[in-house]
Amino acid sequence: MAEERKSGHRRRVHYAGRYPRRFEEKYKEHAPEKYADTVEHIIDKGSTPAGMHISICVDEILSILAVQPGERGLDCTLGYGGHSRRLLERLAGQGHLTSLDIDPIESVKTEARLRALGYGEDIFSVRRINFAEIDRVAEEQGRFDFVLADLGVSSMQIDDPARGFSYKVEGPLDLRMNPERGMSAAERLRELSREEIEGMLRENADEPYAHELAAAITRCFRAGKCLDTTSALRELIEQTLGALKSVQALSAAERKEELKKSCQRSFQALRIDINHEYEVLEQLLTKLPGVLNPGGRVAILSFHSGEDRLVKRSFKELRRAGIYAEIAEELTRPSAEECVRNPRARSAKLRWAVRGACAQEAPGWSS
Ligand SMILES: C[S@@+](CC[C@H](N)C(=O)[O-])C[C@H]1O[C@@H](n2cnc3c(N)ncnc32)[C@H](O)[C@@H]1O
Repeated sequence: MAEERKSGHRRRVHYAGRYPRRFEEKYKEHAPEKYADTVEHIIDKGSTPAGMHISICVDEILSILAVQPGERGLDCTLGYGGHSRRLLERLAGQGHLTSLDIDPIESVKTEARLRALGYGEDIFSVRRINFAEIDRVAEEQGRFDFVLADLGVSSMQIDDPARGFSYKVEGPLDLRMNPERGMSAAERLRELSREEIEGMLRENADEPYAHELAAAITRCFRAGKCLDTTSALRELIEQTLGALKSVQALSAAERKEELKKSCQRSFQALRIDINHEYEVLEQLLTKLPGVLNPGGRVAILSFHSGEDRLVKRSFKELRRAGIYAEIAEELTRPSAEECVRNPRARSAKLRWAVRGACAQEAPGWSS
């Protein structure tokens, strides 16, 4: 209220209760520059304000990348720009950072925010391009001294009901990081066979109810029904699990937890599938050595075991081939303190590699 009086504004959106619940009611969180106290209070409580993303493992990444003024860097995943901003601070006005993102909605807002902080084209470029094409970026801009990839989706994408990433809120079943390209998750489900849906749920999220869910989804389409919204898919998962004897035997609290996890896994599996997340990560990993200068550092933050396995395997193989001089022997995880402050950091896994000073060209990667 004091903030409102100071800024001369009345509460613009009416909501029931003391705090807004719906995404569109959280107008203070959408304007962190204006309502800094509110935003700080929400972060202190361990939540992410709507329209924001709290960057993960920032100190660890800065220490791995050891950015020096005058260097040239690439942030493959701009998101809210938290990491990019810290990397730009380390450049201290000398050198250049290029940041990529395929999200045409959030990347525009983030670029405007960073430009408003005084980062001009001379030091900072934003490209709306898939990181699978880093070779193209390096062809235009030259090789990089440091590269960061913070995989997956941002909190802004998850929290915006219109993007359809969350089973918790009603929205279209979309889940595309770039909604201007490809097909939505609803369209994709309609074109898959029962076996393909089952395989997708199993391979992308180790879903234990993959068989039952795939059968229920195809039955639903055969009956002429739609699965076009996040809540329609959540209800189908709820009904399918609710009909299983093994789930009925659980306590109410256990059933609730089982349903929550199955929803999380199913939405994750769909997201990975429609955004081709494994395929683009493999391309990034293959092309990385070709875009790094000798001695160049790379840090990759991943959020589930499937991604981490790919990163670990690629780094190990390229270390054995003498292309990387050094790689992380152990995973770096966010501190317990960071996980309390930002529960979304809990599943983060950080790995790094350093390109050899006179690395041999390996077949299959461009330089
Ligand atoms: C976890 S967020 C990054 C958050 C960012 N590091 C920060 O500090 O705000 C991941 C971002 O990468 C983008 N992204 C995911 N896959 C991508 C890809 N293949 N190419 C380019 N951007 C991608 C997403 O759209 C999202 O904005």
